[in-house]
Amino acid sequence: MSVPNVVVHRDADVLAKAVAARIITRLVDVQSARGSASLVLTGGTVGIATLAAIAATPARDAVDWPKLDIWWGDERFLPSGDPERNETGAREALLDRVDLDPARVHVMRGPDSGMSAEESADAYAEELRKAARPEDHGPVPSFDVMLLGMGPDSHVASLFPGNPAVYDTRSVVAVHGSPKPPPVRISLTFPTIHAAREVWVVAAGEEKAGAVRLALSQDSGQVQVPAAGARGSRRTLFLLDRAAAGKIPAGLGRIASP
Ligand SMILES: O=C1O[C@H](COP(=O)(O)O)[C@@H](O)[C@H](O)[C@H]1O
Repeated sequence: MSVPNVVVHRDADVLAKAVAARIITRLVDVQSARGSASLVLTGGTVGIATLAAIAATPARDAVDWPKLDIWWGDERFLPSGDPERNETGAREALLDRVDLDPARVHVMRGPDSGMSAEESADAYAEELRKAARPEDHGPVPSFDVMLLGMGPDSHVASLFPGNPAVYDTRSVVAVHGSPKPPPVRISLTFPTIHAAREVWVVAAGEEKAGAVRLALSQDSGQVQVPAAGARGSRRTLFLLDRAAAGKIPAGLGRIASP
């Protein structure tokens, strides 16, 4: 797994625009090399603001949208169209504004599908398994970029400190008893996160500063500090605003937008 690099931007607005620019560049690079690319989305404030920033920039036209696979790191187990679903926010901010292939938008299904949370998690695991290629050497694709928001409690995706989901070795899991509403969610697990080539943790705001410090500490474990387990196989970035970076040791973060 890769050692995290930290990049600090002036505020949440600049952060979202800078992450949007990074995503576009990365997708264009991967598509130039391989034809298609994969992006794992997150919910949350910076995650959705980043998608809106992609939609707002003319550079979005550089991406070959029909050749992009969209996945989610987690989803709140709520019916389609519910405003609290990560999918709903992503569709409004970006997905409904670009020319994606609907078959490549891989949604985690909610209760309106008739499935239980466990069945939905199993269905997503199966979709991932089918998308995995021999060169991925495992049951999930080696995603090109996985975006992960982070809560003040250091949760990433829907992996909350001490929840049984943090121990799970399947690729996708149903999460019960989430301390942040709603209580039932679907989440990728650590083995799936670690299979991503690049993991980018995005966080803004003073309330995240303690969790960021813990996530970057070598003394933290992913059971109690899930963001400490947010690591990609080739690259890990912590993309922060100044407030979220306020408690990291001096010299760790590179100030990109003073
Ligand atoms: O519930 C969730 O929260 C996190 C972080 O959200 P934020 O609003 O504090 O930025 C998010 O990354 C995750 O996808 C989502 O389901």
